Amino acid sequence: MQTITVLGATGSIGCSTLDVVQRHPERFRVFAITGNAQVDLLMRQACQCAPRYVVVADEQYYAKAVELAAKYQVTAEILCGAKALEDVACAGEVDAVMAAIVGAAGLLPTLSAVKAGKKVLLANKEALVMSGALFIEAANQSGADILPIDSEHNAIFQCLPDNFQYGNLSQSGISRILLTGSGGPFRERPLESFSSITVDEASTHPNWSMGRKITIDSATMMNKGLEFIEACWLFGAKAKDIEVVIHPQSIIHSMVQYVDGSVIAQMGNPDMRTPIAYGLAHPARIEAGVAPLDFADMANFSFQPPCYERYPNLKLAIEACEEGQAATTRLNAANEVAVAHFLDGHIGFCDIAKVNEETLNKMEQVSVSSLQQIVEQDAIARDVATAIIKGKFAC
Ligand SMILES: NC(=O)C1=CN([C@@H]2O[C@H](COP(=O)(O)OP(=O)(O)OC[C@H]3O[C@@H](n4cnc5c(N)ncnc54)[C@H](OP(=O)(O)O)[C@@H]3O)[C@@H](O)[C@H]2O)C=CC1
Ligand SMILES: CC(=O)[C@@H](O)[C@H](O)COP(=O)(O)O
Ligand SMILES: [Mn+2]
Repeated sequence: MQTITVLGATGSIGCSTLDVVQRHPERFRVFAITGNAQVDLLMRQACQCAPRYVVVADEQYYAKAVELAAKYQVTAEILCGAKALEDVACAGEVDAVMAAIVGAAGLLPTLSAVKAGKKVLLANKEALVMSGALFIEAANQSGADILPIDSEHNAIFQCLPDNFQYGNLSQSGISRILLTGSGGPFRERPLESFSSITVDEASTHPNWSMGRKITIDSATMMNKGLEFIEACWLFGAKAKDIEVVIHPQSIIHSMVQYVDGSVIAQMGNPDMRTPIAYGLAHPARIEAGVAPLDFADMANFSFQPPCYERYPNLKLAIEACEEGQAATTRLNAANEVAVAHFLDGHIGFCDIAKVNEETLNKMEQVSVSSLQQIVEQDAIARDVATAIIKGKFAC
């Protein structure tokens, strides 16, 4: 029996995780679930999975949460705030932590689980983008097992030799990691019409159903940029070892090419319950509720290189990856600010990459080595990005 904390239970990954967990009551028990604003959903989840603790991240929702807990007869203890998130991630009773809070908000609770030596199911890619070196160092020290949940990294993990993690790519006969991406909803849209892209259009992914922020990141391909950085940390790769390939159908979730010419791919329907089930049960395989692939019905299987004019954010992320940890932290922060302003209707779709680039250009190069410096760079970049948006768009 594995005891699990689900950070970000009310989100897209969180809900899929609880779905898989509830299919296997003999294997998994829920210790804690956490949410932020969706307290009604959080309490209904608590009714279903009967955790010991329910954490509401934002203290302003605590009173409402307590009221709802009484209404739904939730027996769990209700906690709130940043420290409670970290506490339920590192508690002694916990075996595994699903890290599925979106954005930089997930950094400290995820690191708490890593430092406590938990099995960490890593969906929160932003945590690794911000703190990669520290994160991997902490995992090495504590013995935490990091299982990639992001579909591409989970695919790569499955295609690598057994026990490869943090190994040496070339010594293992690996010539390249092929990181696939759908290209998002605007892969074929004329570039001249990009300035009129609406929030609704950008919020409709061709293949995956996901949270709002990652869906916009997929449309700009910043998601692939963040994943490029994530892959470097997870698999000890350099930028030259990774090639981004657009595969519009999202059936191949990524591939590993070996020196003998073999390419090993992981395939499946685009449903996150597959990598989640893989991570939860590893090294066993369990049923996840995902329909099998129907090859007879697969009309098209295509590939193309990404075009940086269409996806400037992808180029920014690869350059930041080569520059270092301060640049990737700043880019991630600027992007979170820009995407939030796009979703609120303050800036246009093309402005997201412009704000990101201008933020990076406005900040002097520094090197970061501590968590405090990372948190500082994140905060400064948010201020710079916000000032750029306020100056340009007067919102
Ligand atoms: N969705 C997907 O298919 C995939 C997602 N990922 C990654 O997984 C992570 C989660 O994505 P996704 O599930 O789509 O996101 P969602 O937006 O659907 O869910 C985000 C979760 O984080 C919580 N949350 C939001 N803000 C805060 C905060 N300030 N403090 C604490 N908790 C907070 C939300 O709570 P509430 O809803 O209650 O406000 C919710 O539980 C992201 O890092 C994403 O990149 C990776 C691969 C695929
Ligand atoms: C499901 C998942 O892992 C997402 O990160 C997905 O990859 C997004 O699709 P894109 O390939 O369009 O970014
Ligand atoms: Mn992904």
